[in-house]
Amino acid sequence: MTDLPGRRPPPLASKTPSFRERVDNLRHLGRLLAQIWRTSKSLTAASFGLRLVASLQPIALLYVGKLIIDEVVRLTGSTPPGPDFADWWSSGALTPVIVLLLVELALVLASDLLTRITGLVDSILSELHSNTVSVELMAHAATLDLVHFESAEYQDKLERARRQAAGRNALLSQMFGQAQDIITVATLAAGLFVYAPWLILLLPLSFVPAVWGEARFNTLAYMMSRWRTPERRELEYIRHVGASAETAKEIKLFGLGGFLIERFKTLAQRIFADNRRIAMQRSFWGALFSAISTLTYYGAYGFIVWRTIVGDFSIGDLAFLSGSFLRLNGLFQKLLLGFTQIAGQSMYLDDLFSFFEIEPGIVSPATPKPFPDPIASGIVFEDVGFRYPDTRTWALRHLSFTLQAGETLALVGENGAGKTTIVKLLTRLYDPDEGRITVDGIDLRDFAVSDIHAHIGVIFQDFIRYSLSARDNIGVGRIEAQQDMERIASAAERSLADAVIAKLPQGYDQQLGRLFNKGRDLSGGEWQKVAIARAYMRDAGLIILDEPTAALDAKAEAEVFSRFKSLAAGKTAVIISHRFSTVRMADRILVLENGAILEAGTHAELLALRGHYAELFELQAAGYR
Ligand SMILES: Nc1ncnc2c1ncn2[C@@H]1O[C@H](COP(=O)(O)OP(=O)(O)OP(=O)(O)O)[C@@H](O)[C@H]1O
Repeated sequence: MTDLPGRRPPPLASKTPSFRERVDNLRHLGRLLAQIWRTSKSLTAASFGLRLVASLQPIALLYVGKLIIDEVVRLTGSTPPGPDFADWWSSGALTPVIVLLLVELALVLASDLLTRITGLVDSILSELHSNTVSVELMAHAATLDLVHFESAEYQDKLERARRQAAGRNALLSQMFGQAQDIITVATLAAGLFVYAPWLILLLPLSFVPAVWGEARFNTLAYMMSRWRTPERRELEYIRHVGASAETAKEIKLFGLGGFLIERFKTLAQRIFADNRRIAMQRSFWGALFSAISTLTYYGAYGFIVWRTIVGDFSIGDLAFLSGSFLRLNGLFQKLLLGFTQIAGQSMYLDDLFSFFEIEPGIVSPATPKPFPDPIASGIVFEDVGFRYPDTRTWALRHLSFTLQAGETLALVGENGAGKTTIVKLLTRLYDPDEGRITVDGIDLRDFAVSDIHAHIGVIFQDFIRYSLSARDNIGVGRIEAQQDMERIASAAERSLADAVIAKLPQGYDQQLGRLFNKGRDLSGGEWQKVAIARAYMRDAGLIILDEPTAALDAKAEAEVFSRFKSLAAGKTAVIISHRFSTVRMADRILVLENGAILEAGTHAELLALRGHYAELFELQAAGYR
């Protein structure tokens, strides 16, 4: 297995984003905040408010602690009012210290309560936000072109964005927590500054190395995750192929289980090795930097102890200062690490928001023309040329033909001749690179895209087998009429799906597919009849069936088509098929080869021509003799 993708060297540190790029990424935080605010204004405000109150708690707690110690020291130095607690109590000497203890208790209880409520608010907000992002992601993906979904690069982007939709929840609490810590740091630093300004100067020594290390490893981890996206997608793919209902038959019969497992292991091992390397480096440097920080703290602590011994500070001051320094040191570190983590996370946010920045290329004009209903003269391909993105060969070139209104046109040709591509252009899933396509003389690009789709009923050869009820499987053909049972039943009758559904234990309510409990799978031909019903759900002036009958038996195919012909009377239709029994029913046939028209005419004309069509027809007919 030497040709596995991903045999690339790991990312170099020099290729990691520059400081400027990282700062640039921070702008995504604003977008994220706006998104969170959109999700729930009241919860966002509650989270901020609660944190503001909580941020003042540490300094208050330390200061009350200092007052308690000073009071205790004062009391131990004073003359006792008597030998018992009752004497102390009645003298009132204990009142100040008891009040202080109660204040401290209240502060601790309040702080615990605040932390829990904030955690609750954050977790609810996170979940809501994750839903908001998923919905916005799906909504945006729905606006994108087919080309986006057919390109590996966009698939990678989508995959990364999808991971971010669910994965950035911690960031929300972190950002809010950061704001809380900033206020706490400011209050603690002010306190420390009043007593011993020079102690503040010592602080950076203890946290700067740790922060630098963390920033570096965050970036590396991000680069690794980004760079491994194709492999991760492949892993997901192998996992899916190896264990899903659709693939089980073939995997078993070809005995592919072992092959897939090996491939999975190789890929997983490579990703694991990278991650382990970064994790080990991170642990080593983390331990070293943490030791530096501890040393600094003890240096400062020793100095405060000395100043207390010589009488510059009271015992309460000692507790307050060492406590403040310890908290500040921890908080500063947390704050800066938080910043680097947030900066790190904002790189991931770039994945999310850059997906939102992908603009669809196939858009409706500002003032679209109404799609002709019914089509009066026909659809014309004028010297159309088309190349799939990033390919050199033309899928179609110099293609000119007319599809007369009311005509049934069949497209035939060998695999890869360009038949499906014509349908993709006709439905504006792609735009031609050369020439143009007109409907009643109007360029396809002058219609609203949704209007084109509303007037065309199309079923592709790789139609979807929705794991939904039979009713919904047909209803999705015209989503506005999803509840219209009469319309669904009539579409099913036209496509012959009604007989299939009549056999199901729960009729139209039967869950189809094997994905969910009580789901019933259908045969290939039965699925096809259900899919064809979707095309009949639309009052489309143009119906396109791209190899719709490949899985139907000969009798069913003849039936489906004679019905199609009678129903399509007056409607324009395009049929793609490899079966000549189907093709011969068309009014006219285009024979395609390498993206160009080789022959055109009726079945009889093409046979008389004794060309490629006649040859293919003879070949197939001979097979039946
Ligand atoms: N998404 C794509 N990206 C790049 N090339 C493509 C893509 N889809 C199709 N092609 C290429 O374009 C050409 C025409 O393909 P098309 O699917 O139109 O053939 P077809 O006549 O419908 O074939 P079949 O009978 O096998 O369905 C082929 O050479 C194919 O390999």
